[in-house]
Amino acid sequence: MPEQQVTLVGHGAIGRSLVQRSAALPGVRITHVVVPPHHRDATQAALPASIEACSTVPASTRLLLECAGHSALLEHVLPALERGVECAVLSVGAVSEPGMLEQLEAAARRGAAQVHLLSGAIGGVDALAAARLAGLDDVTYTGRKPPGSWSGTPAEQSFDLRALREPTVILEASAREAARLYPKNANVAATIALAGLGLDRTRVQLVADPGVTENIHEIRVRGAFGEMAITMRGQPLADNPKTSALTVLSALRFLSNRTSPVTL
Ligand SMILES: NC(=O)C1=CN([C@@H]2O[C@H](COP(=O)(O)OP(=O)(O)OC[C@H]3O[C@@H](n4cnc5c(N)ncnc54)[C@H](OP(=O)(O)O)[C@@H]3O)[C@@H](O)[C@H]2O)C=CC1
Ligand SMILES: O=C([O-])CC(=O)C(=O)O
Repeated sequence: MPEQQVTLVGHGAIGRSLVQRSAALPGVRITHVVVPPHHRDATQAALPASIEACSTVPASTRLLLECAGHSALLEHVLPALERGVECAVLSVGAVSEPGMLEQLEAAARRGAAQVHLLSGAIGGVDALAAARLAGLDDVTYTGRKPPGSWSGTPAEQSFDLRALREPTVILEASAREAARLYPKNANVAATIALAGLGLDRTRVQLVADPGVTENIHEIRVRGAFGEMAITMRGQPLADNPKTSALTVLSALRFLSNRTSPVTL
């Protein structure tokens, strides 16, 4: 199978870990990393010489993997799809923006390319998407993280996060609202919604919990297929505790499947 060359968009906690770990992935090579122009020189200095830092997606790109943030979908993913570049996306919550999902679909059609929405920090997306085919009654998602992981979010305006002594619900809303208000913390809410009952019918609870150190994701589903309950207790990335380490591994699995004769 030919080598799979990849352009990463984003060089934060996920991007850095991907660069490091993909070096051990046979058949996969990250060739470019797209970063904002003001980060280009510092990023190049931090990268191995075989990887080029750039501020636009190179014309040679055949596979793009986004791990930057919601704005990167408009800035890089949509134009790449239009040009026929296959894309994989971690900032799935960007589809909470009205019309974004339709734009992704239209761009992918025009470019005859596919966009893959990666499962990221959670599991069970395959089962949920399959269960949907027979009809779902109820899907709920609870995201629970230590108080510090909600810093820099709207929760800071309503709660003194450092003073919390009890688990505190910081948001109860639809998946669309959760993903829009918490773009760095509730991408998985959007993923579950897209796989299940949709952005407006999926109920989400976000909790700041001083009693936990992991990022905990609870998914409960009822439907014609039966019932499903999953709890993920994800270790956070040292570089960014908002992000679970499994997010990186889900991207690596995607890349690994591109070059494996048997995929799983
Ligand atoms: N699906 C899932 O399960 C998960 C998805 N995510 C998504 O992945 C994203 C990245 O996570 P993580 O690496 O931990 O975050 P970090 O904040 O550590 O890194 C994000 C990096 O991307 C850069 N960036 C922002 N916008 C753009 C852009 N338009 N083009 C290129 N680079 C850009 C940022 O630059 P600057 O600092 O200058 O803004 C920063 O360097 C999250 O924002 C979230 O959307 C994260 C966790 C789980
Ligand atoms: O990494 C996680 O635990 C989940 C996350 O941040 C997100 O859904 O945006």
